[in-house]
Amino acid sequence: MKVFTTPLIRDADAYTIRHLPISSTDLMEKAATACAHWICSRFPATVPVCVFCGTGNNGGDGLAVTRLLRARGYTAQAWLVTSADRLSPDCAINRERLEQAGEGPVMIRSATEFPLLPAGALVVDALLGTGLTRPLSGLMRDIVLRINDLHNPVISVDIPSGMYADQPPAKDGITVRATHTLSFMFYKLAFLLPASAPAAGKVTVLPIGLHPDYIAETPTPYQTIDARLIRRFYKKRAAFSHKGTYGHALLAAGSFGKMGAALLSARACLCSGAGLLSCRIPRCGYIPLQTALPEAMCLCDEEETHLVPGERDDTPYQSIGIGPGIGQHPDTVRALEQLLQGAGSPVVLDADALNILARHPELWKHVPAGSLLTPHPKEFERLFGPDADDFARLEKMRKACAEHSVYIILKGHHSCTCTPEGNFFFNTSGNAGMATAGSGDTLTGILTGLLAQRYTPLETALLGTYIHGRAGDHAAAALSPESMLASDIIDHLGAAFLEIAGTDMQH
Ligand SMILES: NC(=O)C1=CN([C@@H]2O[C@H](COP(=O)(O)OP(=O)(O)OC[C@H]3O[C@@H](n4cnc5c(N)ncnc54)[C@H](OP(=O)(O)O)[C@@H]3O)[C@@H](O)[C@H]2O)[C@@H](O)CC1
Ligand SMILES: Nc1ncnc2c1ncn2[C@@H]1O[C@H](COP(=O)(O)OP(=O)(O)O)[C@@H](O)[C@H]1O
Ligand SMILES: [K+]
Repeated sequence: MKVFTTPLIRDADAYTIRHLPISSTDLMEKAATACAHWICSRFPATVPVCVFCGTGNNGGDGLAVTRLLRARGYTAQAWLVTSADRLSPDCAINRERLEQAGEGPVMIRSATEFPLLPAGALVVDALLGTGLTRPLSGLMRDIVLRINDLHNPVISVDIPSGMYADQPPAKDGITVRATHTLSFMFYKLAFLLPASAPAAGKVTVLPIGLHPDYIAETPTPYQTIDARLIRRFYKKRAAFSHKGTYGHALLAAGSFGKMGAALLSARACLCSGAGLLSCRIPRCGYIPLQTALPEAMCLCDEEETHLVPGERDDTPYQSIGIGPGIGQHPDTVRALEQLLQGAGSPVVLDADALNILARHPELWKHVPAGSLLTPHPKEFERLFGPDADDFARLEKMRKACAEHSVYIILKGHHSCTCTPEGNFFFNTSGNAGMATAGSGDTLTGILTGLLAQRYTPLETALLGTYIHGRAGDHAAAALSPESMLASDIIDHLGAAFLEIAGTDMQH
């Protein structure tokens, strides 16, 4: 799904009004109807609804939602927060409509007029939307602080009031902390970035009928990854195929005390469909790996505890994954250099392979074009330095990917893949249960397995992060986010693949 910046959303609005044709008031009615419908499908009419409105179009949405909920039998009350009486035209129309339908909004002109809410009320935040031009101050700030002090569920209309859609939060900036945000038509960039996203709570994108031609034809560097995108390139296995069809992967992983990382990535690689897997490991890992994963082949290094440069290996691997648990021994630095020099095609680099690269930038010249790098934020910082905010980091990713012709997957709640062309894909699957030791090693294994099956590096990144997250979601549903382990993510890869393949795979 495309992610548009606020100026493009406004363009989409204007294009829709011109081409459908539909009036801006009717578009607001559609948006408010979608919100009211969402609320009705989740909260019974016995729940009182308190709607806090501003004077712009976000406030107009709130006033319309109040009227629509009342029409469906809810006890809904609107408050209009303003120190002046300047309303946007559509907000004014909706104030009139609400008055005509019975009772208009109650004015709040000072924080002392903040009402005592009925017990168990649902709060709707329609104070400010994408028209935010400056950090909250004065009355608006006071009201938002009051809302944040409540223990009621808070639904933000379009965006939590006070949050910028396309720029970092202001220092000491205040924003509504929503339980749920109903975003019109698109995700906002802020919902996908760690500094701002938590305040949006759970995000639901509500279609409001913006013109499909505008959406299809307007380019944007930002997209989210969802099942529809994945199904465009997911390859079902051919009946007349053999293990060679699905590629031979090599994983260089593990050191004394960290053979688990090698095992996790190796199992994830095979469970993602690689035809053959060889594991390059130090001697100490031979018995555990062969015992726990008899499907994998082992190439043992001379050294007991860590990877060292070895003899030339001319096997034509379809993919090479390097890094989980390898440590940073000087011999291992040379082993990494040798592996990179010998790799004729894109590789997957993770964990200590990235840390070594950060300390030995001279190795960059050996990283094949099209390679996938999977840093978590700390590894990213080691590689490229600290950043002032999330947006500065996106820009740094863009530059690094272009300079080195690589794909970077910055891991997190919404792992973000950046391409050498400067496009960003945010993953939407996964959950906090995946914040557990070894989750990243399983991702490396999955990516190495997909690359072996001749998915392109971009397809590998998109399918890999999505399927990793979905497997994590299945594991959390079965076991709870607390109890799931990285190996449970691997155990649920099958459920994730079946979901993508569709029902015909299941019989
Ligand atoms: N296509 C869509 O997605 C659709 C979107 N729709 C809705 O429209 C919303 C955008 O509406 P909008 O442009 O009227 O802006 P909105 O945020 O309501 O108010 C801005 C007002 O607040 C003011 N103001 C700014 N900063 C401030 C501050 N810190 N503290 C105090 N005041 C501040 C600013 O005035 P200023 O004081 O700057 O002159 C201005 O008057 C969007 O989020 C969605 O809900 C739907 O209705 C239909 C389809
Ligand atoms: N809160 C979260 N929500 C979604 N995914 C998460 C969350 N925390 C971690 N993950 C995922 O788990 C993986 C963790 O990777 P990493 O930090 O390298 O772990 P490790 O080093 O233990 O293997 C990443 O793919 C990340 O996207
Ligand atoms: K809002």
